[in-house]
Amino acid sequence: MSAPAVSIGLLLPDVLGTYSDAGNAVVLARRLQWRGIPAEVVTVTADDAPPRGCDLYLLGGGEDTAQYFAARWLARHPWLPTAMTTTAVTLGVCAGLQLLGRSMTDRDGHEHPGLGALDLTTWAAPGRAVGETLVRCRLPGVGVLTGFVNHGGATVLGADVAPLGEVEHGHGNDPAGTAEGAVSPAPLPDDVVRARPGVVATYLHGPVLARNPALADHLLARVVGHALPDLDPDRVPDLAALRRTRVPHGDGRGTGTHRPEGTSPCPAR
Ligand SMILES: NC(=O)CC[C@H](N)C(=O)O
Repeated sequence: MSAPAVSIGLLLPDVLGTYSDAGNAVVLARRLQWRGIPAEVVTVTADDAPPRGCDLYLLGGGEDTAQYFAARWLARHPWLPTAMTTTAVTLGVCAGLQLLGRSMTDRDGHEHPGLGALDLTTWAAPGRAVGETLVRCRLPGVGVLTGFVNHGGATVLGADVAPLGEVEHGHGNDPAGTAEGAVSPAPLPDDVVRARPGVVATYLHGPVLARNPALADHLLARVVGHALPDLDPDRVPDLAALRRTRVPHGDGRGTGTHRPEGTSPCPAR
């Protein structure tokens, strides 16, 4: 009898769909299938009844209005945030990071409740963080993450989460610090592949798992409970060459700019 497929719940791509974050689901499924592990992507739109029991859940980025809608939608299915944090592995990107936190305070000072799945809070920063970003990831074996950020929120982490990594170039959670993203539980156990359930959250788009397959494999290892074998090199693109094109100055200087609010070439709020 064949093993049941790993189910990847892609939540609200119709609402949280900036920068092709839904591509994270494709990356995860393909990297399993290339290793002979069956995988299925379960796409959950705002009109759908969310499925129970996915192994992985994904939330992408979106404008402020979209993310407040998504937070209210998730709150209407309270077992879902519980599953995302107590039985599954969850990846939240940008708006997905913010709404998994405790609260999000908008530019008018109005506080919107988050799901409380991550010990972090977000408020409107004075300017938007926009640009290519490099992050030295704290997760073992993942290395340096690259991604594109565009967000107006600034996030401060509480004691029950750890940063996903430290910014080497570009923008992190908060203009005042170098922390990027969040992981829970914190601290992670030494044997991190046993750390299922768990939440990994980041501001990085790309999609982040297309640009950083080592992060995809970290999430998958936690789902299947063991490290995954290396992929056939013929299957994978030349990542070093891709990184050189995506981190234009190769020396880590990157291209990030901190723009005053309202001047972003592509506002996502
Ligand atoms: N790119 C995003 O997901 C943006 C998240 C959020 N709306 C912000 O601007 O901070």
